[in-house]
Amino acid sequence: MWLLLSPTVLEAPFLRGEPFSFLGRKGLRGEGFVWLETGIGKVNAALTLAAWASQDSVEKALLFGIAGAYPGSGLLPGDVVLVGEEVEADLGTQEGLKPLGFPALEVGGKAYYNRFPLDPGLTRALARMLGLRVVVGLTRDRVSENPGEAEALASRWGAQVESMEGAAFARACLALGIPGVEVRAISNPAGVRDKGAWRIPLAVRALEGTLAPILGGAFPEGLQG
Ligand SMILES: O=C(O)c1cccc(C(=O)CC[C@H]2O[C@@H](n3cnc4c(=O)[nH]cnc43)[C@H](O)[C@@H]2O)c1
Repeated sequence: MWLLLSPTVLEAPFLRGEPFSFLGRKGLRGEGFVWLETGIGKVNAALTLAAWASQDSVEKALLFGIAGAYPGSGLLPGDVVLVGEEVEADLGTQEGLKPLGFPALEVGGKAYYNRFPLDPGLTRALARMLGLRVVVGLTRDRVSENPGEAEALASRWGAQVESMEGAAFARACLALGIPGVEVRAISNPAGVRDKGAWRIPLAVRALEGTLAPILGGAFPEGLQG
């Protein structure tokens, strides 16, 4: 059973199931999955996963949504990627959390500061099955507002895509011991606010095509990659 999450219902129009409400947002109980709308931003993503996991065991979780592509990533609107590692870039100083001396998370004897891996086995298995590129995602509660800001972030942290939830989801999965993976479809060039450059419907259609084999049960239960 998958726990699927997306920031908005606009990213999940292709899902079918029994509707319910969770934390005041939408949810669906489908065949082989539960989907939750988390709301935009880091806190919403983390609290939705944690609140659900507090009431129901979660075998594996998949966060999906649209994202911006950084300059130099080679990614275009409609491209779909798996995020193998997330950077929480608005945590600590401009250089991250390490200068403050306190890790964001300690689990399994490892201290995490600004970089949080998604589940490597599950990510590898999905990458093989779906033929997807694995990239580094960057997360802030803010969005890049000009190409210069986007370029600086991408260069500083070695990231290819930008979102507002990924690192929070990855950190929550690590903290809760939930195997988590993240699928993002590119909707826009990061740092470009002109919505004329955005291709949200194209990105959502790409999400539908990418998730279809998983929703169709093509991803055998228990396969960890
Ligand atoms: O108005 C703007 O300039 C603007 C810039 C970036 C994103 C937004 C949104 O309202 C979408 C936020 C929503 O979608 C994800 N997303 C999509 N593209 C980006 C991006 O370039 N940078 C950050 N987040 C992005 C995000 O995860 C949210 O769920 C508006």
